[in-house]
Amino acid sequence: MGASDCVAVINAGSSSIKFSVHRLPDLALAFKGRIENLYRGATRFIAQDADGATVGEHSWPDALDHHAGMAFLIDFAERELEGYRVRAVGHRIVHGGVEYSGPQRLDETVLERLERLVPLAPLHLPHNLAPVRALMALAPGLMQVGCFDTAFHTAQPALAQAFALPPEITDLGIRRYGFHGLSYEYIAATLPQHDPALAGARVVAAHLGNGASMCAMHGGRSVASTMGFTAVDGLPMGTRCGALDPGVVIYLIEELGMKVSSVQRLMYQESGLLGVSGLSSDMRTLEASSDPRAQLAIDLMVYRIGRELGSLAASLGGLDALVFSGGIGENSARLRAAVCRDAAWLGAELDESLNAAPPPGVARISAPASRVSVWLVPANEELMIARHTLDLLETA
Ligand SMILES: Nc1ncnc2c1ncn2[C@@H]1O[C@H](COP(=O)(O)OP(=O)(O)O)[C@@H](O)[C@H]1O
Ligand SMILES: CC(=O)OP(=O)(O)O
Ligand SMILES: [Mg+2]
Repeated sequence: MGASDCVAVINAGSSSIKFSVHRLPDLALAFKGRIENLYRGATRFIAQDADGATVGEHSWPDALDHHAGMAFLIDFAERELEGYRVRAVGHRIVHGGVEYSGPQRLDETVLERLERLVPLAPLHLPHNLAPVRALMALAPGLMQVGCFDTAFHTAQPALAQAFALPPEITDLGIRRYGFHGLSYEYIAATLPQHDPALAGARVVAAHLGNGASMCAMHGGRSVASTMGFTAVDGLPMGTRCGALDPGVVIYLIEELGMKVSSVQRLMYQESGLLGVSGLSSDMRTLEASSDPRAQLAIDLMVYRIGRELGSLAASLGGLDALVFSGGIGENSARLRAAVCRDAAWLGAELDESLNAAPPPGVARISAPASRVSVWLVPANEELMIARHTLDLLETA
């Protein structure tokens, strides 16, 4: 039997690297896996075939960084991909700046341009670009495609993208971009398959992982998002502070004498769930803790989600559906319950038993009479990347 053609996908997030391999021509999943818990505690790796059977598993006593995680994955893939012919590799690239508003074939020139955007996504871009470089060296002829988190949000109205800054600053590309666009694009494409009435609806989706954001979508197009110029804006996250009065940054530097690099570390790596609780950036650890600081960190995240939900619903002029996705959104019934309690005024009412034990896959978890339907959509940035990569492969 000949080798089967496939597309491989790499999604390097801030605390995880996910990957998947899809058969051509229909992008059926061959296998997928993830390395999680990078930088904190014990790093784990698991890979599964399309039926969910484990095809690889490993854990390390200490935390791995992206570099070590990627080296392990390349080694694993080399063995596991025997019998496959990789036609193209699709990558999640968090920031595309003003230049890239759609999937892009990656070459040296594009890579150099993207490297200039590193300051706009310091926690992500170096780790998105490193595997591209590594594969370029390993397999120079291999087609590689960048799929940008920012691309989906280029549909937003100009007002939603604007800061109230003078035009000479805006013209430098200093504006709101929004992130997690591949996740939202997948949600926008998937929801109508489960409820056709939602195709033209006003939807707020919350992608709550280690990085967390929310997006208002109307008719499947991005209208507004909580993340802005960088992925530190909006909600409090695992280790990021989210929206912060810019005056705080000036105060930290001018009055407390903090170095810019320390402020950056504070905002990206030492705040959010980790900073407030003093314990962990992992929602599982906080939910299992009886420490009041853990509760405070969770409460603050729930409170901010509630405030942003009101704001995003205002941007849509109402709300028809609320979607939870990402590691926290998919797995924390407690957080979903708290968010929906605060959102009762908007007409969202959960079915408590469905919320506590949702069926696998996409699930509607609201009470039948809920005016706003509430959904759980497992994040699948990888499938979106595979689709975009295939599109470029077919037109290459
Ligand atoms: N069972 C669970 N209960 C609560 N939170 C969970 C659970 N499983 C995972 N999480 C949360 O999901 C986060 C990871 O989300 P994920 O979307 O996979 O990360 P990334 O943003 O790196 O892609 C973890 O840090 C953890 O806080
Ligand atoms: C943009 C972003 O925050 O991504 P992640 O959730 O992977 O950290
Ligand atoms: Mg993520």
